[in-house]
Amino acid sequence: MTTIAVLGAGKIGEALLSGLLDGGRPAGDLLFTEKHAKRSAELTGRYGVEGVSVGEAAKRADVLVVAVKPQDIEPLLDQLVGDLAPGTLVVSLCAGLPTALFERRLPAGTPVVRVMPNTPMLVGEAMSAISAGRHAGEEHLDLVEELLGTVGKVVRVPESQQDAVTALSGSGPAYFFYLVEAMIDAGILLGIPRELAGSLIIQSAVGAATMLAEGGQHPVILREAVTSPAGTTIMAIRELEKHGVRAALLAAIEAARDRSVELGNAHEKG
Ligand SMILES: NC(=O)C1=CN([C@@H]2O[C@H](COP(=O)(O)OP(=O)(O)OC[C@H]3O[C@@H](n4cnc5c(N)ncnc54)[C@H](OP(=O)(O)O)[C@@H]3O)[C@@H](O)[C@H]2O)C=CC1
Ligand SMILES: O=C(O)[C@@H]1CCC=N1
Repeated sequence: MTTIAVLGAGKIGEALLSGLLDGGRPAGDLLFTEKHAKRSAELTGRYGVEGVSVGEAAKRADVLVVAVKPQDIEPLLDQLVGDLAPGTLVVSLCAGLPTALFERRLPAGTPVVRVMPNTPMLVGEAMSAISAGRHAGEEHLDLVEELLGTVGKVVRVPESQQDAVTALSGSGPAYFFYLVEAMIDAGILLGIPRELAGSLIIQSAVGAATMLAEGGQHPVILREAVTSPAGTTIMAIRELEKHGVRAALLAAIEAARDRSVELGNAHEKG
């Protein structure tokens, strides 16, 4: 039995707990830590998982999953360092934070794996990218892969790519939600009731995502199949190009990558 403790059961920490339980992991194999007693009691009520202190999690768990905001990492590491059992695997979900930060602050030789997941973990459809730190071996990557494999897809990437991955798939669901939100507003503009506009757009998104995931065809081919000569779609595409939507996406994702780098650098200097 591998005991897994989620340190910081906020949005992504809770998504992981929920996904692991849905994936068949017994509640007794899981622990979490939260700052506030009310939130902790709520989570225990919802999932039947025990909430403990950071020190207790460090003593009892084989795997510690760090899911606090990058800005909250220093106090968490201070709480962890005295109680960490030798060989405990530390898995960081924190945007921007390099494995070297954990290695510097935790006992010598602590294996660390950096992961960038995303919130579709809640429905078993996460995209997680994992990278080994200096003391993490194949067995640690295998364990993390197995763990996250129950809540979605997992790829291994060099740590040097993690900031870009964060900008693409870590933040990625937000871009799709933003697009859906804007398309629903367009329905309102055209006089369609909000509920109907929502159904039309969400099912179109599900259908398009399924074609992308299962059809094996390039997105350009799929888009061309929708775009009839002198038809409706090409009129919309012309407006998207005119308004620089492609360039906006390139710039947006580059800005997200830069912010991930910046979050890591803040701790390198601090
Ligand atoms: N949300 C997302 O889509 C993704 C997030 N991530 C990463 O996951 C991490 C968490 O993000 P997210 O879930 O959105 O953030 P949240 O703020 O929702 O969750 C963090 C939780 O940790 C709690 N916390 C902070 N410090 C401690 C501590 N010392 N002990 C116990 N609990 C603590 C916070 O409590 P309080 O609020 O009271 O401070 C909060 O409930 C970040 O590093 C982020 O970069 C990665 C991929 C996707
Ligand atoms: O916005 C953020 O910083 C986090 C990391 C990736 C997704 N959410």
